[in-house]
Amino acid sequence: MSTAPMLSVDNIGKSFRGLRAVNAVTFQVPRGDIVALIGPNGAGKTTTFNLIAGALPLSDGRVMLDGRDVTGLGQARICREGVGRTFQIVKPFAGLSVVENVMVGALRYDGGDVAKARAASLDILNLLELGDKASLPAQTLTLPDRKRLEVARALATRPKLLLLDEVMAGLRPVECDRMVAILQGLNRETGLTILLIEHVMRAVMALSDHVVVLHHGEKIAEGTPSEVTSHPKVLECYLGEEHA
Ligand SMILES: Nc1ncnc2c1ncn2[C@@H]1O[C@H](COP(=O)(O)OP(=O)(O)OP(=O)(O)O)[C@@H](O)[C@H]1O
Repeated sequence: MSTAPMLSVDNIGKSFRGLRAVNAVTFQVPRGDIVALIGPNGAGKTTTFNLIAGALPLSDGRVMLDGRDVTGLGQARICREGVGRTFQIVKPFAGLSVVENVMVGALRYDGGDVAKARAASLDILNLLELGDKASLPAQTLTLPDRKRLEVARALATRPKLLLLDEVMAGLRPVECDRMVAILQGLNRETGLTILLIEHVMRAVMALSDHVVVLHHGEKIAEGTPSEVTSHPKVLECYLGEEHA
């Protein structure tokens, strides 16, 4: 097994017509760890995800996945290399059942074998505590269930690195704690490496081995959750008001 970090981003940057959305950002996600990417609105977090996932071409820098240079590979190729992701706005295929939504991704992995994809999808739904809702139409799910379905769909392609974009947003504390427990279980039992964008600090504190803080497209701090939440720059730019 490679000893390289699962993900290594080296001086990555992205400009949108003169706006520097991400500037010289460098960080690593060690294999099997949970790392959080935090920062105020517009800090460049989702753009960073898009650069890692190949959804946007990089303006500068390099992305290494599991020791392999994946810079410039497109989204489909990076997904095949082992990166799964969720999106901020959860949009299941409304006309499909819960399990069929997961099968859309699983079928690709299972080479079109429907029975195999269904069995694998049901296993994933059980991990996400959605097994009993497998046959329901996806559009009937509540927000917390839709959030977990979004994670299940991302897992369908068997990623080694899972990118989660604000999966706690809109959840009540009790549902947030449930999602935290599920993600901790996944990480512990399958060794899945997770990079998450999150504003809900309760979840960041409970889940993360390491936290990277962005502001105006630049990394302003990184460290353990307690290190970053007491970092003067992070308090000034992001957490100050909430903690005041
Ligand atoms: N496709 C685009 N074209 C032009 N500007 C963009 C594009 N995508 C993002 N931006 C700009 O880049 C900056 C970073 O945006 P980004 O969505 O990455 O921030 P974020 O940290 O994810 O914010 P939030 O917490 O609100 O989701 C913002 O100023 C945003 O308006």
